[in-house]
Amino acid sequence: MQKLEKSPLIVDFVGGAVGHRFRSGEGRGQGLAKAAGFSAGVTPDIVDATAGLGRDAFLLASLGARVTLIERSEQMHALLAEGIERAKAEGGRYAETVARMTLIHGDSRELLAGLAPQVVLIDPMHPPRDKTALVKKEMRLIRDIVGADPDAVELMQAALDAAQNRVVLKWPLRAQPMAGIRKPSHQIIGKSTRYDVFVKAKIAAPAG
Ligand SMILES: C[S@@+](CC[C@H](N)C(=O)[O-])C[C@H]1O[C@@H](n2cnc3c(N)ncnc32)[C@H](O)[C@@H]1O
Repeated sequence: MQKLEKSPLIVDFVGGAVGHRFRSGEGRGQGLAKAAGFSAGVTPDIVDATAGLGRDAFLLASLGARVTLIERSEQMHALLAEGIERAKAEGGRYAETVARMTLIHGDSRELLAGLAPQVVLIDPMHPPRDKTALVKKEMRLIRDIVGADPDAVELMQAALDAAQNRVVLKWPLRAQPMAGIRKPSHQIIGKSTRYDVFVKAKIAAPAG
């Protein structure tokens, strides 16, 4: 088995930026939630196929979605598992939120077809873009562990095949659309990021 090296990276859903965003109660109107298909009466089931530090997954779960997180790096997966345990131990809304999250270790290109997800979120490693020193340092630390994601096109293709309703690609604001895949149905533009949304079918509201 590969030896896990100690990393200064930590998955922290309770303190720091994620906890702050959580407590501030930003709701379903934010870009990621809209891109993932949340709307009045609709809370999608989501597979986050590039879990990373689990920030996007935690945010989506905090809005009520069931989220399956897939991470292929053994080290990142271990950090995520620790972060989830800490949030569980914190109790209250933190524990409630991570109770909606299921973490899987593996390669999404192989696992997605078997999960038949409503919505797939893809956020591959891309060139550094954010100016804040913290994000830069954090991205560098992640990059040290996982490298680049040269197979992101293959992953997108697997997601487009497997998703029942939609695929969301988180992508740098000014980057060209990902080459080699179909055009997005629409885009949601954020401050430094945009979401390219590939709609396959409307997400039905639950009956009753
Ligand atoms: C930019 S990070 C994602 C950050 C994440 N959205 C967050 O909110 O913290 C990309 C992550 O996706 C993982 N990844 C890339 N391709 C993958 C694949 N095919 N299967 C599983 N994980 C993958 C990488 O190991 C890396 O940890």
